[in-house]
Amino acid sequence: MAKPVSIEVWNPNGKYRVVSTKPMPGTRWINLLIQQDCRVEICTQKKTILSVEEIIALIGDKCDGVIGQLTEDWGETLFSALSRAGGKAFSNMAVGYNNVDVNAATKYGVAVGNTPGVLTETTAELAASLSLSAARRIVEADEFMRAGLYDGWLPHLFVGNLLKGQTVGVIGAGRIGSAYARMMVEGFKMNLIYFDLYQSTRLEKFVTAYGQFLKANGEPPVTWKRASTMDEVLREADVISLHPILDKTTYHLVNKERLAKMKKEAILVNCSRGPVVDEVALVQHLKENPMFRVGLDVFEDEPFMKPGLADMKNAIVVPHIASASKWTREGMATLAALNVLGKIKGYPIWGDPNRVEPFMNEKSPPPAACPSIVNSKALGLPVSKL
Ligand SMILES: NC(=O)C1=CN([C@@H]2O[C@H](COP(=O)(O)OP(=O)(O)OC[C@H]3O[C@@H](n4cnc5c(N)ncnc54)[C@H](O)[C@@H]3O)[C@@H](O)[C@H]2O)C=CC1
Ligand SMILES: O=C(O)C(=O)CO
Repeated sequence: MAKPVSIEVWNPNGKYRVVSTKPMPGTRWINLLIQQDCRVEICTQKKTILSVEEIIALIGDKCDGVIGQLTEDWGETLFSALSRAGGKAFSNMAVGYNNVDVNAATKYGVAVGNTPGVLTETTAELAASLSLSAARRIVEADEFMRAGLYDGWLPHLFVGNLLKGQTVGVIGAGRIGSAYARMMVEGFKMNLIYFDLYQSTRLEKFVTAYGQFLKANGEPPVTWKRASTMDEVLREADVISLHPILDKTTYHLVNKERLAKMKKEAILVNCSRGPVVDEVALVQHLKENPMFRVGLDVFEDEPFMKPGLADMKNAIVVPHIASASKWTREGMATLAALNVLGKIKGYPIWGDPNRVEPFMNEKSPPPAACPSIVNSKALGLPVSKL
């Protein structure tokens, strides 16, 4: 049995008990729960990743809903514990939910929430930052400067890649992948090639219109192409950014064979999930191809890196911070709390999880709906008419 975990309690006399496995940014999410008669318990344990046993201790005998984190293993054991405690709602404070066994949750009648929409631009901006940092070798140059090695301008010093006119490749052109593509096309006048299971008509129209605008202004137009295979993107693109969900179809999507298909001086960015890339194969590829560069926000065995990665000068590594802007993190906390609250109150499901702005307006109460429940159909939950 795990030791009792330390908690902070808000509104102790609230009717519904909602547990958050971590303190989350902002206070709006707490206030929204309190206003609707929730007792909010926040785990303040000084431990980054809680074990299943620790979460079971937090759930206790009576718990109406839990807000959890992407680092936690939400499977059969936790959903059965939550169900025994009378809980019917769980939300990840994340858009990705590969840490959640949704079928197990459905079996126990627990709704699973996620937080789409508020992290699209923030995450795309980090992918763009990593693309630029890799292209222009910013981290290496910063280290060189701080080490006192700079003794004057040189024609060959930290020469990198020009993005303008090159091709950006996007694998997984959903919300974040499309936002990233638009940034790179519009910001740096790159041509686009993308691969997704579905056509992204909005993205294609955007690039077409921007190309026409450039042409009308006497500049070469940008172009787009929807690739019929992922390998086509790998062969043709100069910068490739990965934005699919993680599931069994995308596990090790980028492996040794696929790395070999990429250009020798290509840049690979991963802000999706670590296991989308075979990190051992990547380290080997970085060693053999010093002009190939990567920007990684996520890792196969987080929080660890595979041996050798940290020594590679042609790799930029940051600790899963792609969604880390204040507005986004507060928005994620709000959406996660509203998913749990909405299910407790019996609210219907918001019709379009990509259009979550009404939940973000601090000046008016949020709609009486759950912003995004991924197993709503399986649970037969009604859709909001708002
Ligand atoms: N590093 C970070 O902090 C963050 C990471 N993420 C990750 O990004 C992922 C994507 O987020 P969104 O864009 O909001 O989701 P989304 O659902 O809008 O986009 C995912 C896209 O991947 C495509 N896809 C699925 N399987 C594929 C396959 N086998 N090959 C190619 N494309 C495939 C889908 O068709 C979809 O268009 C999340 O699931 C999460 O894992 C999201 C936010 C922050
Ligand atoms: O939302 C997600 O899926 C993340 O990875 C963290 O923002």
